[in-house]
Formats: sequence, C-alpha cells, structure tokens
Amino acid sequence: MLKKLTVKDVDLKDKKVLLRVDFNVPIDKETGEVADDTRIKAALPTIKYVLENGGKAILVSHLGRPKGKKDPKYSLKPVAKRLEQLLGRTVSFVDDCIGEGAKKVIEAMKEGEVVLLENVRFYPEEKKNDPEFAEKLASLADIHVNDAFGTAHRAHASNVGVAQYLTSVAGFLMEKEIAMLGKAVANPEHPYVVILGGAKVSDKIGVITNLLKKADRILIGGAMMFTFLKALGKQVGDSLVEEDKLELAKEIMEEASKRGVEFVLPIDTVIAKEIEAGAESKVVRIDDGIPEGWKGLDIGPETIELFKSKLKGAKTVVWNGPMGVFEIDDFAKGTEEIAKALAELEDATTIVGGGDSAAAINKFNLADKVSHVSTGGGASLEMLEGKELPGIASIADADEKKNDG
Ligand SMILES: Nc1ncnc2c1ncn2[C@@H]1O[C@H](COP(=O)(O)OP(=O)(O)O)[C@@H](O)[C@H]1O
Ligand SMILES: O=C(OP(=O)(O)O)[C@H](O)COP(=O)(O)O
Ligand SMILES: [Mg+2]
Repeated sequence: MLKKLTVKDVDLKDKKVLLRVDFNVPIDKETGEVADDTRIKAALPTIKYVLENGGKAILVSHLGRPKGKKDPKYSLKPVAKRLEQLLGRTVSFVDDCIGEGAKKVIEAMKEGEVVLLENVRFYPEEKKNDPEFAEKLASLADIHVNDAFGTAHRAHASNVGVAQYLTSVAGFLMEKEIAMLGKAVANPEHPYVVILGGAKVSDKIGVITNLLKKADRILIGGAMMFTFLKALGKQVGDSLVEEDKLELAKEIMEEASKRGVEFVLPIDTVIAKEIEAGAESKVVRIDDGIPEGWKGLDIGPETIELFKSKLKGAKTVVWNGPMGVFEIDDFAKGTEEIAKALAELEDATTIVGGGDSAAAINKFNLADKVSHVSTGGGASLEMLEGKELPGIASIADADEKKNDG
C-alpha cells in the first residue's frame, strides 16, 4: 500500500494552504449552475479540516477544457456559489490565479477563510506543467494539499509542478480513493467485467490494452463504441469517431480474441440528428447501419439486454463513461438500465468512476447501491491498469517527513 503524507501530518495553523481540488463538474447549459456537485461534496472533509485547524484555504481547480485562455463558459464562479452553500460560509471568488488580484486577496486572508481561484486552465502553462508558472502558484502558499484525485492522471502545474516548490500532501479524498481502488487493483475477484463508454475516446481507448490482461469481459457503449464499429466496417453515420484510433481499435479486438477476453459491442443504438431533448429519434440495428446525418446517442434495447446478461455472475465490475448522452432523458435509458443492473448484482465489488458517470448514478439515485463511486474516470482507469499516476507520485512519501509545516 502506498504510504503518503496526508493533511493530518502537517501543522496548518495560520498557514496558507494551496488546496488542489477537482471541481471539474457538469454545468447546466441553461441555468449556468452546477448540475452535479459530487466532486464538490467529496472535497468538503479536507476543506473543513484545513479551516478547523487554523489554515487559510486557497482552492485551485480546472473546469472543462478551455484552450489556455479565458472563457466565461468554463468559469468556476458557479462552483464558488455552490461551495458556499455546502460549506455554510463565505467563499471569495478571485478572477485569476497568479495575478495581482489573487495576491491581494490572499494577503488579506485570515485563519479559517476560503478563496476559490478562477479556472487554472485559463493559463496555457497549467497543462504544459510550466515550472515558472508552478513556482508562481506555489509562492501563493506555505503548503500544497492535493485532493484532486480526478486529475491524478495528469501531470499539470497545479497538482504536480508545484510539488517542486512546496511540500505536497494528500487530502482525505485522495487518500480514500487510493485505498478503495488499491484494493480493487490488488486482487480483483473474477469474473471481472469492465464497462467503458463516455466521450473521451482518444484519451481512454488506450487503457483497454492493459485491461485486456486483467479483465474477463469488456463491454463498450457510449461514444466509445463507434470507433470500434467503424473499425469493423460498420456504417456509423455522423456518430463520434476518432479516425486516428481505428487501427488501435482493430488491434485491441485482435488482442482480445487472442487472450480469450470477451469483447462485447452494441448490437443496436438510439439515433437522432441533433443532441437535443425532443429531437426525432429511432432505434437501428448496428448491422443495418446508421444513415448519414444521424448519430448514435445511446445503446439500444437489445444491447441493454445483452449487457445485462454479460453482467450476470460478475464478481468485480468497473464502469467508466455513460452509455449515452444521459443528460438528456431521451438518451438516458441505456445508462440508467446498466446502472440498475450493477445495483442489483449480489456479492460483487462494483466501482463506478468518472465525473459524468458519478453524475449519472446520482441522477438515478443508485449511488448507495454500488461499492464505490470514484470521482475519477480517466484516473481510476489508469490506476486499475496498474500505472503510477503522476498526481499521486508527486505527493510526499510518508518517510520523507517530518517537522515541516
Ligand atoms: N454516443 C454518445 N455521443 C456523444 N456523447 C456521448 C455519447 N455517449 C456518452 N456521451 C457523453 O460522454 C460524456 C461523459 O464522458 P467522459 O467524460 O468520458 O465520462 P466520465 O466523466 O464518466 O469519465 C457525457 O457528457 C455524455 O453525454
Ligand atoms: O473530469 C475528469 O475526468 P473524467 O471525465 O475521466 O472523469 C478530470 O477532471 C480530468 O479532466 P481532463 O480529462 O480534461 O484532464
Ligand atoms: Mg467526464
């Protein structure tokens, strides 16, 4: 088991704490408000602990994928509002990260106060893990607490780079995720089924290669399915396809068959022309092809039954990525039915991971029916692959201690 320093190992009294959280939460396009607060709630124990122990909490996070510049669509402002409600105290939102505005507010902070900095990905240096930028961020504080498990597979300035300049310790969420997923990695009981979906296809397709060495069965839904179906020569219309991953998709399917891993793709899909509530939609069989101008937005009813049958008797299930565009009810059925099937499994370890997958399981009120809802999608998958995550490696080891604050 990984032994890392945690927030409990350091003196926080009167310290400025740069607290990296993953507040990359879904934002409701119509209201502009936080649509699912799982990741905010998950960070509360660490934030409260810092405040109760006399620290000043300077929260830093990304939201979405802005292209290294300011974009109001990706502002963390609505998150500050939700955090304020959940914490029951004032959260000062600052419009930048390392500028004069931030410095001034931080200088004036008193013990027990909370500041949330604007989206750190508004700076292109964040994703490049630029050392100068990391140093500037680090200079805002006395210690770094890393509670951003959902970001742990990224080596960025605010989670990894800053550890060159400040002692980095784990928050309670980070600690809990490492423990929960660590158990699943160490000794998965078989049959071990992995379900993959969602939209980050080029990011996540690569993990399958390693998962083929561990899992007995892999079920593919979500936008992920269309890259595989196209690689098999099926007509996928305007569905989301990663053209440059078609070769990899073929190789993965060949490797699965060599290893005797059952690789299960959908047999039907719900299609529409627009990703919109109330859009005209219909079910087509994959073998009949998706017409041009239409896109697959959910798994179909036959696939739901097929996947349910493939989940029967499973002892370990790991699920990342919704089966369809579950945010819109017309395309939510596949995700809901698979969530229900997971909830009904007996004597199985069931792990659902990902910002959006967590939002989905909450939407269907099934979060307490699975063994663990992880705040990380890509992060939990890479951990289950057996990789060392940069955002965990950068946290100080327990033996590196002591006597600092
Ligand atoms: N067939 C599809 N086409 C387009 N987007 C999809 C499809 N199926 C699922 N999605 C989208 O995938 C997104 C989540 O993907 P991802 O971020 O990879 O998952 P997670 O956050 O659980 O790790 C959701 O917003 C959902 O609408
Ligand atoms: O939401 C996240 O990952 P997830 O969608 O896999 O759960 C993390 O915040 C990482 O975001 P990124 O994939 O834009 O680096
Ligand atoms: Mg996501």
